[in-house]
Amino acid sequence: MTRPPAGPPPHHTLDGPDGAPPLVLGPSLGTELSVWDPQLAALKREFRVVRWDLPGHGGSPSVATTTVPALARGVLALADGLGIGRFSYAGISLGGAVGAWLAAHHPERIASLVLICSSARFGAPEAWHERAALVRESGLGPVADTAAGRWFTPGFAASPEATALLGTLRRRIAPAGYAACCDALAGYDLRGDLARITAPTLVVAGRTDPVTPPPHARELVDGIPGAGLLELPGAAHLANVERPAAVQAALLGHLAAPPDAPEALRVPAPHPSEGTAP
Ligand SMILES: O=C(O)CC1=CCC(=O)O1
Repeated sequence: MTRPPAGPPPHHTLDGPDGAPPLVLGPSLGTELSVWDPQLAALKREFRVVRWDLPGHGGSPSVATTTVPALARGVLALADGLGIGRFSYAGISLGGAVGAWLAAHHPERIASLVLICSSARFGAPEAWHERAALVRESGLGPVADTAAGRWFTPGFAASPEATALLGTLRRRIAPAGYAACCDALAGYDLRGDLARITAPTLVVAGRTDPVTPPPHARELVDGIPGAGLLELPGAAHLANVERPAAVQAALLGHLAAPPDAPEALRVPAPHPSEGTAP
């Protein structure tokens, strides 16, 4: 099989002080880099934050097809272009898969890792091939019609945050790019490589996530040496949107002070405006 070229580096944004420790944030299928908005204000106080867009999502051009390794090579090209060697990485779902692949295949680049509602294998490849075919044929309407039930708990699905993200999926994501990302999910299986990950890793799961339910998180934790698990009640697939303070606290706690972090990377107590995380 020919491997898709990495293509140009993805569209990205930069926030936080130049010279702060770099943190790269990867989004989930059907969302733009703004999915990280709930955590951005806090993260950019401590990190140089690089957020990137999937193909056909946000500002990244569509591709005909892709793979997780190709997406990961795009992230490395982005980091190279920004002069970033070693970085921390946090990703949601497919964005997490990209980070896990990088940590397994380029461990020298990943200082610390957070995988949110992600997996070593996102279920049967056939389901992703079917979704890709549906979107190529009918656009994103059918997928958007059912997204609320995957992304959010019933009590949150009508919130302004949920409504905005669902509107983005329906109106702004390019079907071709979305389908290409489904191809990437179909071809992804990192189960045999998890033990290669050396970065301190935290795995975050939404307790009622129907896409990557808690057993997916436990498989990651069991396979990645020394990984920790945080399971959040009151969250489905987009746990960082539904439980923003809890995910923010987890990110700051883990990324700032992984077990092998030098003292210079350790972060002081939360900013007073953040309140206490639940
Ligand atoms: O199925 C969805 O809509 C959510 C999702 C699956 C993989 C991913 O990145 O997001």
